[in-house]
Amino acid sequence: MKGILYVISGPSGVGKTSIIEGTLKRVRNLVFSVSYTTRKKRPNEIEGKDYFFVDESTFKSMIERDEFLEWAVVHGNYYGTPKKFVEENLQKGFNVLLDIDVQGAMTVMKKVKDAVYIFIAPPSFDELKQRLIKRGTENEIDLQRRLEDAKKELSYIPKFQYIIVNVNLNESIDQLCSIIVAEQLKVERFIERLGEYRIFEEGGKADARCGA
Ligand SMILES: Nc1ncnc2c1ncn2[C@@H]1O[C@H](COP(=O)(O)OP(=O)(O)OP(=O)(O)O)[C@@H](O)[C@H]1O
Ligand SMILES: Nc1nc2c(ncn2[C@@H]2O[C@H](COP(=O)(O)O)[C@@H](O)[C@H]2O)c(=O)[nH]1
Repeated sequence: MKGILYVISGPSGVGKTSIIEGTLKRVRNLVFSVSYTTRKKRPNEIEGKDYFFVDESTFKSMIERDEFLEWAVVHGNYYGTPKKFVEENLQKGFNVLLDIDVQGAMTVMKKVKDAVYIFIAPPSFDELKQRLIKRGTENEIDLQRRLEDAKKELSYIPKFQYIIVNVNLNESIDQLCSIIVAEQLKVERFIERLGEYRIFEEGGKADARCGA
Protein backbone atom coordinates (compact mmCIF):
# COMPACT_ATOMS: atom_id res chain seq x y z
CA MET A 1 0.00 0.00 0.00
CA LYS A 2 1.29 3.45 -0.84
CA GLY A 3 0.65 6.52 1.31
CA ILE A 4 -0.30 10.02 0.16
CA LEU A 5 2.11 12.95 0.10
CA TYR A 6 0.65 16.26 1.35
CA VAL A 7 2.62 19.41 0.54
CA ILE A 8 1.91 22.50 2.65
CA SER A 9 3.28 25.89 1.56
CA GLY A 10 2.67 29.52 2.42
CA PRO A 11 4.51 32.62 3.55
CA SER A 12 6.61 32.72 6.68
CA GLY A 13 4.50 33.45 9.76
CA VAL A 14 1.15 32.48 8.20
CA GLY A 15 0.73 29.59 10.67
CA LYS A 16 1.84 26.46 8.78
CA THR A 17 3.68 24.95 11.76
CA SER A 18 0.76 25.68 14.12
CA ILE A 19 -1.78 24.12 11.74
CA ILE A 20 0.42 21.08 11.11
CA GLU A 21 1.02 20.48 14.85
CA GLY A 22 -2.74 20.57 15.50
CA THR A 23 -3.44 18.27 12.57
CA LEU A 24 -0.81 15.68 13.57
CA LYS A 25 -2.56 15.33 16.94
CA ARG A 26 -5.86 14.49 15.24
CA VAL A 27 -5.03 12.41 12.18
CA ARG A 28 -3.58 8.94 12.53
CA ASN A 29 -1.28 7.28 10.01
CA LEU A 30 0.19 10.72 9.22
CA VAL A 31 3.87 11.55 9.69
CA PHE A 32 5.73 14.84 9.36
CA SER A 33 8.94 14.98 7.34
CA VAL A 34 11.57 16.91 9.32
CA SER A 35 13.67 19.03 6.95
CA TYR A 36 17.39 19.79 6.97
CA THR A 37 18.40 23.44 7.19
CA THR A 38 21.46 25.65 7.50
CA ARG A 39 19.42 28.24 9.41
CA LYS A 40 20.51 28.99 12.96
CA LYS A 41 18.50 27.09 15.57
CA ARG A 42 15.98 29.20 17.51
CA PRO A 43 16.07 28.86 21.34
CA ASN A 44 12.77 26.94 21.46
CA GLU A 45 13.58 24.56 18.61
CA ILE A 46 14.50 20.91 19.07
CA GLU A 47 17.06 19.16 16.86
CA GLY A 48 15.36 16.34 14.95
CA LYS A 49 11.83 17.56 15.79
CA ASP A 50 11.74 21.00 14.18
CA TYR A 51 14.70 20.54 11.84
CA PHE A 52 18.00 18.76 11.43
CA PHE A 53 20.39 21.70 11.76
CA VAL A 54 23.50 21.31 9.60
CA ASP A 55 26.27 23.56 8.28
CA GLU A 56 26.46 24.63 4.64
CA SER A 57 29.18 22.16 3.66
CA THR A 58 27.18 19.23 5.10
CA PHE A 59 24.09 20.43 3.24
CA LYS A 60 26.01 20.75 -0.04
CA SER A 61 27.44 17.22 0.36
CA MET A 62 23.88 15.96 0.81
CA ILE A 63 22.87 17.73 -2.43
CA GLU A 64 25.79 16.04 -4.23
CA ARG A 65 24.77 12.65 -2.85
CA ASP A 66 21.21 13.29 -4.14
CA GLU A 67 19.73 12.89 -0.65
CA PHE A 68 16.99 15.49 -1.09
CA LEU A 69 13.58 15.06 -2.72
CA GLU A 70 13.81 18.84 -3.13
CA TRP A 71 15.89 21.66 -1.71
CA ALA A 72 15.89 25.45 -2.03
CA VAL A 73 17.44 28.62 -0.68
CA VAL A 74 14.64 30.25 1.33
CA HIS A 75 15.01 33.68 2.98
CA GLY A 76 18.81 33.29 2.63
CA ASN A 77 19.25 29.77 4.07
CA TYR A 78 19.26 26.25 2.61
CA TYR A 79 16.32 23.95 3.35
CA GLY A 80 15.78 20.41 2.05
CA THR A 81 13.43 17.43 2.32
CA PRO A 82 15.10 14.07 3.04
CA LYS A 83 14.23 11.77 0.14
CA LYS A 84 14.81 8.50 2.02
CA PHE A 85 12.41 9.37 4.88
CA VAL A 86 9.62 10.38 2.50
CA GLU A 87 9.99 7.41 0.16
CA GLU A 88 10.29 4.82 2.94
CA ASN A 89 7.23 6.10 4.80
CA LEU A 90 5.07 6.36 1.68
CA GLN A 91 6.12 2.82 0.77
CA LYS A 92 5.13 1.59 4.25
CA GLY A 93 1.67 3.12 3.70
CA PHE A 94 2.04 6.19 5.92
CA ASN A 95 0.73 9.52 4.69
CA VAL A 96 3.51 12.12 4.76
CA LEU A 97 3.22 15.86 5.39
CA LEU A 98 5.79 18.37 4.07
CA ASP A 99 6.09 22.02 5.17
CA ILE A 100 8.13 23.55 2.36
CA ASP A 101 8.36 26.85 0.50
CA VAL A 102 6.81 27.46 -2.92
CA GLN A 103 10.06 26.75 -4.81
CA GLY A 104 10.26 23.35 -3.14
CA ALA A 105 6.58 22.72 -3.86
CA MET A 106 7.18 23.43 -7.57
CA THR A 107 10.03 20.88 -7.59
CA VAL A 108 7.89 18.23 -5.89
CA MET A 109 5.03 18.98 -8.33
CA LYS A 110 7.26 17.91 -11.22
CA LYS A 111 8.33 14.71 -9.42
CA VAL A 112 5.22 13.54 -7.56
CA LYS A 113 2.11 13.91 -9.71
CA ASP A 114 -0.35 12.41 -7.24
CA ALA A 115 0.69 14.50 -4.21
CA VAL A 116 -1.80 16.97 -2.70
CA TYR A 117 -0.77 20.64 -2.77
CA ILE A 118 -2.20 22.99 -0.13
CA PHE A 119 -1.44 26.70 0.21
CA ILE A 120 -1.91 28.46 3.55
CA ALA A 121 -2.72 32.15 3.05
CA PRO A 122 -2.92 35.00 5.59
CA PRO A 123 -6.15 36.97 6.11
CA SER A 124 -4.17 40.13 5.21
CA PHE A 125 -0.63 41.34 4.75
CA ASP A 126 -0.86 43.40 7.96
CA GLU A 127 -1.96 40.35 9.95
CA LEU A 128 0.98 38.36 8.54
CA LYS A 129 3.36 41.12 9.66
CA GLN A 130 1.80 41.21 13.14
CA ARG A 131 2.14 37.42 13.51
CA LEU A 132 5.81 37.55 12.57
CA ILE A 133 6.47 40.50 14.91
CA LYS A 134 4.62 38.76 17.75
CA ARG A 135 6.50 35.48 17.18
CA GLY A 136 9.69 37.49 17.72
CA THR A 137 12.05 34.98 16.07
CA GLU A 138 13.53 37.25 13.40
CA ASN A 139 15.61 40.41 13.61
CA GLU A 140 14.35 43.48 11.72
CA ILE A 141 16.32 42.71 8.53
CA ASP A 142 15.20 39.05 8.37
CA LEU A 143 11.63 40.04 9.16
CA GLN A 144 11.53 42.56 6.28
CA ARG A 145 13.06 39.97 3.96
CA ARG A 146 10.39 37.40 4.87
CA LEU A 147 7.63 39.97 4.28
CA GLU A 148 9.11 40.91 0.89
CA ASP A 149 9.36 37.22 -0.05
CA ALA A 150 5.72 36.75 1.03
CA LYS A 151 4.51 39.01 -1.79
CA LYS A 152 6.18 36.74 -4.40
CA GLU A 153 5.00 33.58 -2.65
CA LEU A 154 1.33 34.63 -2.80
CA SER A 155 1.57 34.77 -6.61
CA TYR A 156 1.98 30.96 -6.62
CA ILE A 157 -1.53 30.34 -5.20
CA PRO A 158 -3.09 29.34 -8.59
CA LYS A 159 -0.64 26.44 -8.86
CA PHE A 160 -2.04 24.77 -5.73
CA GLN A 161 -5.08 22.50 -5.44
CA TYR A 162 -6.38 23.77 -2.09
CA ILE A 163 -6.19 27.02 -0.15
CA ILE A 164 -6.76 27.57 3.55
CA VAL A 165 -7.01 31.19 4.70
CA ASN A 166 -5.71 30.97 8.25
CA VAL A 167 -8.01 33.36 10.11
CA ASN A 168 -8.89 31.10 13.03
CA LEU A 169 -6.34 28.41 13.94
CA ASN A 170 -8.86 25.74 15.00
CA GLU A 171 -10.91 26.23 11.84
CA SER A 172 -7.75 25.94 9.73
CA ILE A 173 -6.84 22.69 11.48
CA ASP A 174 -10.38 21.40 10.79
CA GLN A 175 -9.99 22.37 7.14
CA LEU A 176 -6.61 20.64 6.74
CA CYS A 177 -8.01 17.49 8.41
CA SER A 178 -10.96 17.61 5.99
CA ILE A 179 -8.68 17.86 2.96
CA ILE A 180 -6.54 14.97 4.21
CA VAL A 181 -9.52 12.71 4.78
CA ALA A 182 -11.31 13.70 1.54
CA GLU A 183 -8.19 12.85 -0.49
CA GLN A 184 -7.98 9.43 1.17
CA LEU A 185 -11.61 8.75 0.23
CA LYS A 186 -11.12 9.45 -3.49
CA VAL A 187 -12.19 6.45 -5.57
CA GLU A 188 -9.05 6.68 -7.72
CA ARG A 189 -6.89 6.23 -4.61
CA PHE A 190 -9.17 3.53 -3.23
CA ILE A 191 -8.83 1.50 -6.45
CA GLU A 192 -5.06 1.41 -5.90
CA ARG A 193 -5.76 -0.22 -2.52
CA LEU A 194 -8.48 -2.58 -3.72
CA GLY A 195 -6.32 -5.58 -2.86
CA GLU A 196 -6.78 -4.77 0.83
CA TYR A 197 -10.55 -4.53 0.56
CA ARG A 198 -11.67 -8.04 1.41
CA ILE A 199 -15.43 -7.66 1.85
CA PHE A 200 -16.16 -10.05 -1.03
CA GLU A 201 -14.15 -12.88 0.51
CA GLU A 202 -15.85 -15.49 2.71
CA GLY A 203 -15.88 -14.05 6.24
CA GLY A 204 -14.09 -10.97 4.99
CA LYS A 205 -14.80 -7.44 6.10
CA ALA A 206 -14.07 -4.01 4.76
CA ASP A 207 -10.78 -2.47 5.77
CA ALA A 208 -10.99 0.82 4.02
CA ARG A 209 -10.24 2.97 7.00
CA CYS A 210 -9.11 6.53 6.47
CA GLY A 211 -6.63 8.37 8.61
CA ALA A 212 -8.81 10.59 10.75
N1 LIG B 1 -4.95 31.77 13.13
C1 LIG B 1 -4.02 32.41 13.83
N2 LIG B 1 -4.31 33.57 14.45
C2 LIG B 1 -3.37 34.24 15.16
N3 LIG B 1 -2.09 33.83 15.31
C3 LIG B 1 -1.74 32.68 14.70
C4 LIG B 1 -2.67 31.91 13.94
N4 LIG B 1 -2.03 30.82 13.44
C5 LIG B 1 -0.76 30.90 13.90
N5 LIG B 1 -0.58 32.01 14.65
C6 LIG B 1 0.67 32.50 15.28
O1 LIG B 1 1.44 33.09 14.25
C7 LIG B 1 2.83 32.87 14.47
C8 LIG B 1 3.43 32.19 13.24
O2 LIG B 1 2.92 30.86 13.16
P1 LIG B 1 3.84 29.67 12.67
O3 LIG B 1 5.17 29.70 13.34
O4 LIG B 1 3.02 28.43 12.80
O5 LIG B 1 4.01 30.08 11.13
P2 LIG B 1 4.76 29.36 9.94
O6 LIG B 1 3.92 29.54 8.73
O7 LIG B 1 5.09 27.95 10.31
O8 LIG B 1 6.10 30.20 9.80
P3 LIG B 1 7.49 29.81 9.10
O9 LIG B 1 7.22 29.60 7.66
O10 LIG B 1 8.37 30.98 9.37
O11 LIG B 1 8.00 28.56 9.77
C9 LIG B 1 2.95 32.03 15.73
O12 LIG B 1 3.26 32.89 16.81
C10 LIG B 1 1.55 31.41 15.88
O13 LIG B 1 1.23 31.17 17.25
N1 LIG C 1 12.00 24.17 0.02
C1 LIG C 1 11.94 23.90 1.32
N2 LIG C 1 11.44 24.81 2.19
C2 LIG C 1 11.37 24.49 3.47
C3 LIG C 1 11.81 23.25 3.96
N3 LIG C 1 11.63 23.23 5.31
C4 LIG C 1 11.07 24.42 5.64
N4 LIG C 1 10.92 25.17 4.54
C5 LIG C 1 10.33 26.51 4.45
O1 LIG C 1 11.24 27.48 4.92
C6 LIG C 1 10.51 28.63 5.33
C7 LIG C 1 11.12 29.24 6.56
O2 LIG C 1 11.02 28.38 7.65
P1 LIG C 1 11.57 28.81 9.09
O3 LIG C 1 11.46 27.57 9.93
O4 LIG C 1 12.98 29.28 8.91
O5 LIG C 1 10.69 29.93 9.58
C8 LIG C 1 9.07 28.18 5.53
O6 LIG C 1 8.30 28.77 4.50
C9 LIG C 1 9.12 26.69 5.31
O7 LIG C 1 7.96 26.23 4.66
C10 LIG C 1 12.33 22.30 3.04
O8 LIG C 1 12.74 21.18 3.37
N5 LIG C 1 12.37 22.68 1.75
